Amino acid sequence: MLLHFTKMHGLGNDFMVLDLISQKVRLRPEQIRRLADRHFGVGFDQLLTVEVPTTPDADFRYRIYNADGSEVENCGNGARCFAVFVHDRKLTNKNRLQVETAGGPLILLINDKGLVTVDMGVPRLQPDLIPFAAEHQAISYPLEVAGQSLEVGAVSMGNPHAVLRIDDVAHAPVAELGPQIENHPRFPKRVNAGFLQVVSRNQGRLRVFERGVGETLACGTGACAAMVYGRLQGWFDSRVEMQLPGGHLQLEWQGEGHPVMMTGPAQKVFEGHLHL
Ligand SMILES: N[C@H](CCC[C@H](N)C(=O)O)C(=O)O
Repeated sequence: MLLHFTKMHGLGNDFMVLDLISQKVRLRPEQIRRLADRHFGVGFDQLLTVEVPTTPDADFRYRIYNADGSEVENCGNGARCFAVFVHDRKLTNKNRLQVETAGGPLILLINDKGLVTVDMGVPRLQPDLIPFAAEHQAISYPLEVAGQSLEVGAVSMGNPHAVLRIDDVAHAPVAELGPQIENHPRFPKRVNAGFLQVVSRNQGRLRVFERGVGETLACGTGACAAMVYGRLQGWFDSRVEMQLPGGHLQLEWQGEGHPVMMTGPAQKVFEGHLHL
């Protein structure tokens, strides 16, 4: 079978995007892993698929698979690329889209400067919804990692995030602590590990060791989770520019019970075909 795909990225977090409305294929985890490989495959952080919705109020179903083949609940950078993709493929002409994900509904808004704003939904802070093993909900939690007692925030944007405040992202122990946090037993579904430097009340710098991938150039849900944690700690105001290695995102959150709004770019790189 000949499969058409589009390669895209959001701030260097890169994706293979498949229109599974006009083409039909089911990829097994080992096929996804092979396609994700940057030498033997297309090479990507996540595979995104565009599918028909299963709920009446959604325009599309949006599914996300990490490079390790695991299907996950949300991808913020991917959501912006999703909006540009469905327009590019003429699957819709609406500038306001509701998409269903395994982590809940997202609203995608394409603006006239080619940027996309995503209503990322209301962050979940209750430990059992993250999921995270803790006696009770708190702003931060002690976490024993590599013989160190870290203080982390735990936030779900549909997908789980642990956020650690550090002094300088340039020297953050991402490679050393990232894998150990990702696989920490208190996160039964594993977790994305964010390393946050607070620059000012409206600026942060972030690196993310992503679950199922490793460190990426940007993580949209990670930026939202870091902003939520920082605001709960009183470090951030309601609007934050989050600087990631691949570029910056504009974030807005009015507090508990409100959705996080994320605005940023989405780029198409090339189109291709592959024989399955
Ligand atoms: N690795 C994440 C999924 C992709 C998130 C990231 N690429 C984003 O932009 O939000 C997870 O396992 O939950």
